[in-house]
Amino acid sequence: MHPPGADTVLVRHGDVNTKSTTVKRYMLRILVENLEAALEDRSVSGAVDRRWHRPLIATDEGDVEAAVEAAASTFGVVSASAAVTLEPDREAIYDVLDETARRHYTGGSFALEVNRADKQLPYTSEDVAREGGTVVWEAVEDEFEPEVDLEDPDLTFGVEIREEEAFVYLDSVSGPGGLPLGSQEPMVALVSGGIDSPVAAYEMMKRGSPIVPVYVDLGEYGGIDHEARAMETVRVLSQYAPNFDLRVYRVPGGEAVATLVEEMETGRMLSLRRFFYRAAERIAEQTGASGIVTGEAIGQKSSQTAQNLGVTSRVTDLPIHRPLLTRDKQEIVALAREIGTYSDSTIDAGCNRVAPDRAETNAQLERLLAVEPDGLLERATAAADDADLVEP
Ligand SMILES: Nc1ncnc2c1ncn2[C@@H]1O[C@H](COP(=O)(O)OP(=O)(O)OP(=O)(O)O)[C@@H](O)[C@H]1O
Repeated sequence: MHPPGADTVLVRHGDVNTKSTTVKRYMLRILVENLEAALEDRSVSGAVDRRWHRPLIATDEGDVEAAVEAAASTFGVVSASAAVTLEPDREAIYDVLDETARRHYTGGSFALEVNRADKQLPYTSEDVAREGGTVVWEAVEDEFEPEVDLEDPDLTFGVEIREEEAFVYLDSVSGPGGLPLGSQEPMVALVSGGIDSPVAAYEMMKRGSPIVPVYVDLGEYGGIDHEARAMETVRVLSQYAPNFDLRVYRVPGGEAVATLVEEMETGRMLSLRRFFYRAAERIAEQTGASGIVTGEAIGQKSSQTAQNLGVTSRVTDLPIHRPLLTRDKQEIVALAREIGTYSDSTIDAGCNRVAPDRAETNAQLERLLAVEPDGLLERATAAADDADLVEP
């Protein structure tokens, strides 16, 4: 929903504001590039303009809602609104409020939210809120019984007044927040296509790190849809990153998994994790990534006890980031639904069971190394070198 004639998207960012001027300038430049890419990817016409420290998208009414959606799927953006641009003149603002109220008010409570950046103006935000509220009231009182509710209104009319222009808007669509993608170093994301790992990758992207997705092909243990599930979830993630390369490194792990199943019982899942991390480390070396991201959460599986995570992590010097470490499963599921990876993650992958009957929950490194197949880590490095790059 937008005011008649809306021609602009107001883009609000959050954490970028907390930065020093130099860092902010750097981050805003990346944000603008990402907004441009999001518009282009969706074939939405719009010109991104960075004025007054906050980007605006100039567009036309036909494209304005799509431009809001594009902005609201861009990391770093807290919210976006479709707005009409006008002179910073009270009468002009009231005319638009009048027209907007007649078009969109359908009863219930309303409020005006006024922000004024230019403190030199001869009127205050309160003046505009009071007078604008009266304009809205008078526009609709013949047909409805309007009510003002500043706490929890059914409809909010937004007015933002800057030095050279003013904006009137209705809705604010929430964005993901975080930092612009590309403002941090890349990370290798181990993506299995289950519910957790795509969410973990998304969380890293949200903090500005582009991901290098790595999927380990489990061969006959993977099941027919296992790979498809992983690829589909990365495809969903790639929609949040139109100007980044999210091709997936598919690492051939089938033989190593078969060896683990044949030769190892206790600790098998932990050695498999060590294989994953070592392969990820190799790809990080090749791509200049500065860490590894996994979907592990403490205590979620037997391989994810605090002790086991401590032991398996020692296979690499790179930091292993686990953004979901402290999350409950229900929270992770809710996030997966929100970002759009849930339905692909829950495709039945028909995997064959790799886990042994008795799970190791209290691994000791020496004990594990004593039973791990010889050369497993070298095989991980070689498998990473043999990985092919797959378009998700
Ligand atoms: N085949 C795989 N390829 C790449 N990474 C994997 C693979 N299997 C597991 N991982 C990584 O190891 C982590 C822990 O493995 P786990 O067995 O719990 O995964 P899962 O339950 O199959 O998937 P998810 O954790 O995504 O729900 C995953 O979150 C993921 O980061």
